[in-house]
Amino acid sequence: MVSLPPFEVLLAISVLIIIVAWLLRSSRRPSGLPPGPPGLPILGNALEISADNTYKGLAKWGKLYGPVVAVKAFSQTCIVINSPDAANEILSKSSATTSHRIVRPMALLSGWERALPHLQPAAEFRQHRQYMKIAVGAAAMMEYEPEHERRALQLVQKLSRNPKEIYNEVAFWIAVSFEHVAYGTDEEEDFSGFVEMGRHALKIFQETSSPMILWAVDILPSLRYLPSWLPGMGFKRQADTWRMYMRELLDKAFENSVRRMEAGGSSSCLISRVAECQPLDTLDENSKEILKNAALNIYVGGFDTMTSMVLSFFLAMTLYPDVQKGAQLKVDAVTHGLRLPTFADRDSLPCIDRMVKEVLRWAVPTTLVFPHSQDPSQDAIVDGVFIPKGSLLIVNTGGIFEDPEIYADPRRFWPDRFLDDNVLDPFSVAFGYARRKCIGMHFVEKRLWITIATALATLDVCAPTNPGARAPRAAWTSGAMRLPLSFDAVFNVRHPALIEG
Ligand code: HEM
Repeated sequence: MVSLPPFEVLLAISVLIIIVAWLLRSSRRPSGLPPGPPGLPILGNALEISADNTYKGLAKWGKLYGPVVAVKAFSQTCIVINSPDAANEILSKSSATTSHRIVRPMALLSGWERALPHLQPAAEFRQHRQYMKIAVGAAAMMEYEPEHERRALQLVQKLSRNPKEIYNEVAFWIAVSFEHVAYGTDEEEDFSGFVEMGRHALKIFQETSSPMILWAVDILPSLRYLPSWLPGMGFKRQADTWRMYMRELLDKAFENSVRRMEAGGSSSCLISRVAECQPLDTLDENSKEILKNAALNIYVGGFDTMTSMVLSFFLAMTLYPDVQKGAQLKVDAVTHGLRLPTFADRDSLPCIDRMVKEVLRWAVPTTLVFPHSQDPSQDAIVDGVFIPKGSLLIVNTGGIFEDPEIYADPRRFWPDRFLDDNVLDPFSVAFGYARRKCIGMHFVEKRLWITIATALATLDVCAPTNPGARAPRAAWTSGAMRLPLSFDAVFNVRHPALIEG
């Protein structure tokens, strides 16, 4: 006689069949989607996308299937946008329904649920952006010009004294700059430990939000309800540790800033500017929490991106000495080597604006726009493209910037391409779209402009010739956020009197 397997085994098999059937069904491509690569059952195209080839791989699909491509990763539909026009249609013109975010469960568990990139476009989102605007919006950045000028000089001084530490010098200089903008601290040393804590927070953000890192709970969100002592629940213990860390950092950095302000030792910053509008002790707890997150987001949004941009500028100078020489001549024609350039010279130095644009295009740190998502409650048809509800919307910035149909000879660092006004301005793509557009873009534009102008006026940046040096090459780390691979450079001071200030 054949005996039936025990009830528990039958139950487990039935559950497994239901899960596989559900996965197979949800991983199918809905009809009407834009074209895209076929993909495997359940996995979809998940295995074809990797950190090493993300934006280049997505660009290849763009060439094969058209400017808007649909791919699947498990049950998630992703609409990849490889053209600036399609990005405008989908993300700007239809922004009422395409400005949502899909937030990963691991990011929520780890203390990042109130970070601006994770907020849905509603009241808290608007208040958060409003706070950040007070510190880094266009008007704030006009007032901040003297501070940008002071910091630019500080960087060239540091590099001329300590050229071997280009990565550390640039990164620390940026970190301290954002600590100043957010919390009003002026120290050149990391006395409060914020720089290190902020870096660790950024690492947590990247580990929990990067599209290239998936935790078990991101694939099966209901795992979060199981107890942390079960095998395979390591993510829960990790998330608890990170959450406590984030809590401590948000509170500590804010309280330090308030203490300083009360003692009269704080420069103007986000916290002090908000306090000028409304005494902090009258803010309700919700607003205080939003303010704490806004301050930390200035650091998290700006640190890696700005470090990457400034390093890429120096890298370009070592690789394209003729471009450097040409721009130096133009700067010298305005300052005569007798003074540092200032923002008052901006109209006389359009070559620096072209250089800023080209650094952004040639070496954009964010090769993909942080993904938006289609409203989870409604499908849409935009410009003839069907977008199912809850789809991820990914603009392939890196692909657009290296598309030879948009930029001639795209791998060449060639600022004068922007002498032609018809060439696409990379600022219109690199900082994202509509109500989610990067809140730090005015900071970037000002800080890069004056840093480049000051460096050209004061330094000759050259490739190293000594045998042990790391030769500069146009190569960056992989992934959605990239930095130039380590390189060495030589900084020869052009006008010592200018640097001595
Ligand atoms: C070259 C440097 C930078 C680049 C290329 C860059 C790029 C971006 C992009 C592509 C987005 C997503 C926009 C979207 O969803 O449509 C973004 C969002 C954001 N950026 Fe930047 N960024 C840079 C620097 C900064 C700086 C300096 C700060 C802070 C001062 C900052 C803070 C933020 C924040 C908080 C968001 C989230 C906005 C939201 O979700 O509403 N970024 N950035």
